[in-house]
Amino acid sequence: MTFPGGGGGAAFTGGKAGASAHPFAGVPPEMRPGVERLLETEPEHPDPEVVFEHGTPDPDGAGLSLRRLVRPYGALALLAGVLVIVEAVTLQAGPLLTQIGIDDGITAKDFGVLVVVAGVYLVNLVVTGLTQAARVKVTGRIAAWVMNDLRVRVFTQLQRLSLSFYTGEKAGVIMTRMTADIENLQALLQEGLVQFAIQGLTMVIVSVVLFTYDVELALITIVLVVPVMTAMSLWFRRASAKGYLRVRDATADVIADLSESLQGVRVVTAHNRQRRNAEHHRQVTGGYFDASLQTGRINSIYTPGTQVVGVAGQIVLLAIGAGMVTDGTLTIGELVAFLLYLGSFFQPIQQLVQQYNTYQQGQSSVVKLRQLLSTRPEVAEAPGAVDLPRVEGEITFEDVSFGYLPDRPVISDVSLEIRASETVAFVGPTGAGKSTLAKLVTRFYDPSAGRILIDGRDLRDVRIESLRGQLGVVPQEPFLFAGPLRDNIRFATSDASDDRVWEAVRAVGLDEVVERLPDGLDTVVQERGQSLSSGERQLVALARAFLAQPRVLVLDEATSNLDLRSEARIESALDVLLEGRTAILIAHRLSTAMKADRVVVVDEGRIVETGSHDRLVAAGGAYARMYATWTSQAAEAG
Ligand SMILES: Nc1ncnc2c1ncn2[C@@H]1O[C@H](COP(=O)(O)OP(=O)(O)OP(=O)(O)O)[C@@H](O)[C@H]1O
Repeated sequence: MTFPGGGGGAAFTGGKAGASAHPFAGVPPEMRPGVERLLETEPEHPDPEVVFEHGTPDPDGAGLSLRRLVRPYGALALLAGVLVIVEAVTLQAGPLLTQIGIDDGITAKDFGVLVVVAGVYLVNLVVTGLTQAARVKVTGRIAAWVMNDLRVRVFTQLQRLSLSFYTGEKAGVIMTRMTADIENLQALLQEGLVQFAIQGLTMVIVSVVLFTYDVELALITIVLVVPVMTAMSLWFRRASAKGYLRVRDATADVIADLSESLQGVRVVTAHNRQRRNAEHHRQVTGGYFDASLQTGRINSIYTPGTQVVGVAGQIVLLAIGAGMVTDGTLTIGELVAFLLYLGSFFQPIQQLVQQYNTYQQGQSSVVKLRQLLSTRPEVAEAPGAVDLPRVEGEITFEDVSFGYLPDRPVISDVSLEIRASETVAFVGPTGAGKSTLAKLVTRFYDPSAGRILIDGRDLRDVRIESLRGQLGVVPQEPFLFAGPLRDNIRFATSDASDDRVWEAVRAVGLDEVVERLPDGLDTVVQERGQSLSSGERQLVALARAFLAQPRVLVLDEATSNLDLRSEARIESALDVLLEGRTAILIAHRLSTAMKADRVVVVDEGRIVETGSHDRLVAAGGAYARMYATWTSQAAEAG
């Protein structure tokens, strides 16, 4: 068995899918028959097809609809449809059998008829039960498959989207797409649509039956009850649609607040914000609470209200029907059946209106997911993009301008040539645009004017994967994923052998740390790497980059203060890492800038000076002033 999307990388994947490799690796011979028997009972889960292309949105995202989602499971959906019809019909056989029992059995004192009616009732019950069970199973299966496909599609699309999407959207809101919205759809597919069909069919069947029993009574019912019911239902539909919209928005707020405070847990703790955050969360959940109360109130009016109307109608009809029985125009059996059918006439109206909410929620989730799936990544891959061959690492900025927002330029007319194997340090005041320049090289964003070339090729003309495969990025705050340290180090090169991992670990001087850890490379680090110190996390990030052996390295130097030993360790790790490759360092420390072949001073999105450290100090410009400040600060600290 392979889990959907899981692939079969392990030696023992089991199941029919894994049978061709080493099906029994590691399983003792005496246990094989047992394993084989067990595997035969395991369901087969083919991997869902994952279409991944950089720069293009989900192929069918813009046309996402319930119908399209269910289409691949058309045969199962058809079966569900047949089962729904059988269920709706068998459910309505009861009153008819009761009428026959009363009129032809009890009134006519024919016990043979009664026995037959009881027998048919029993068979009908069994058929209804079995049909219902089969229907629940089939619709559950359809919903599970559809949701599984959709989850993979949404996740794949999230992987595709450019950085600008994530900086513009709260993480919690994105999570809501994956949780609440997908669950809404699941509820709709599993029960909502089916109930819609069953109740709709029931209403049609019952209306036809009511008119065949007695046109007069049926007409009275329609005149008496239907207008009141319709008015109430229309009110309910409008009120609850508003209520559920509030609930949905409040759910997104709750998740967004939760995810933000989880991500910022260190800052929250450091600034003593726990109480304030708890208070704030209370307000956020208060919004959810109010919205839930509102929908609860609406339901508490509608459900009993329609029941009262229904029962009142039944009482009136009972009085009129009783008169008709006395006149001999209606049999007792017919009256009883009529009243029973009447009960099953009101119920579907109520249910239909309530299901309408599920339907609306599901539909609005489809709309939200459609928007997400059809979002075009801002960094698009050109249709004729070619693979970038192994590069030397020469980088050219040609009149590059860029702004995160159209009317706020962050980089203006930058031209710069970085030679292959050169180490360039970007320095400058905070917010000058240093990181932005680096983000343009890694194609996290595209310039709004000008171009960036690598070995003479415009970044926009090459395939994104082949570009990023040759770029290494060491961010300011390295992110570690929950899992063994080994997997974190070989994050970009998942097939690297242990020997290579160790080579990287030693090269950057992480070996001391690994040896100290309880399980060495197998030590499980926690999500976001908070179980390692920041210096250790930086070394892991450097080892990760070393293992990937990129041609070009972009390194955003950490601003956090490390102790001298860690700093020395990281500096020597950097020496190893920079050897023989082009490097862009976003330098916050003077010592790092001094190490570079060339220093590029950035200010307000422009390059104001370039040259070696010594030359710039001698020139007496902006860098010399920064240097003077640094040295005087260092002298004071010393
Ligand atoms: N995602 C974003 N959306 C909008 N504006 C942004 C975004 N990221 C950065 N900026 C803005 O762009 C400008 C340049 O930011 P950048 O991160 O490149 O500066 P920096 O020179 O690297 O600063 P630092 O030394 O503090 O890291 C800043 O004014 C910043 O506010």
